[in-house]
Amino acid sequence: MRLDVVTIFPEYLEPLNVSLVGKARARGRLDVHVHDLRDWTYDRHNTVDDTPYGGGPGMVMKTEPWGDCLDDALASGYESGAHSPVLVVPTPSGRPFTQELAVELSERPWLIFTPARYEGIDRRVMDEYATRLPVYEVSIGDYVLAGGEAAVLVITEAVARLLPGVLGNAESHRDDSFAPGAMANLLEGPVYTKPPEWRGHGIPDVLLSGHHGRIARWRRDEAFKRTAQNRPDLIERCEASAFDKKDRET
Ligand SMILES: CC(C)N1CCN(Cc2ccc(Cn3ccc4ccc(-c5n[nH]c(N)c5C#N)cc43)cc2)CC1
Repeated sequence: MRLDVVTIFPEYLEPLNVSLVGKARARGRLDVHVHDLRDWTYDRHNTVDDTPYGGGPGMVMKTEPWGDCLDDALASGYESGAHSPVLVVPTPSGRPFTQELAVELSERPWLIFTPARYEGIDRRVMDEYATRLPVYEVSIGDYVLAGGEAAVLVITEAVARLLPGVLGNAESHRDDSFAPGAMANLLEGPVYTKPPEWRGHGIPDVLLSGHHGRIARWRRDEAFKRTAQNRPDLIERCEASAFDKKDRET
């Protein structure tokens, strides 16, 4: 997978050099190109923003630098043999970024991220590129950030861990929250490791029983309890629950 990121804060994307994403790059699973938008400005102040038409607070990111930079990023990617790019635009007004969308994006060969700042990017940029490629406008949550770079880190990590050969244990994302299957839409339950006793806290007996069936049921029950406690909205979306309906109503 090829990733292009266009930003006025290239240093913000340094974390893409470490940990899981860094390893995926080192293994050749990810080819990441970060572009400084200001390299596509030609005035002495490297201007990327201007006042909004219609008035109002804040500034809007100008069309020209984005257009020139995205055209070059596309040309460079195609030249390198990449194909079928999609534009991923982090924005507070975007569709929710979910595990389902992470899976969808992980199946694409080329993602071009456009994390903005200020009040966002002049709408004509997204309109222009929507004539040539899919544009995903996404939000990573119901809170307000100062720009889109943090969202790029979040989306990239969620997508990269789904790429073949990136996660150590191929099963690791099988039991993820929201991953399809028996645990779909359930939050993870508690996890434990050695030592067996720590400051008077032991380990649930079932986990030491070696009985895989009982362990699996215990884990699903705990996941269900945790989901009911922290995300009751997900309970209705679960497949057959660990408890039958009457248990849930008592
Ligand atoms: C009336 C007037 C005072 N209001 C002023 C706030 N406006 C909304 C507004 C708010 C913040 C920003 C800052 N910003 C610039 C680019 C950018 C990309 C992503 C995000 C972002 N925030 N939260 C998420 N989950 C995001 C994602 N993904 C935020 C971004 C841009 C725009 C609405 C108008």
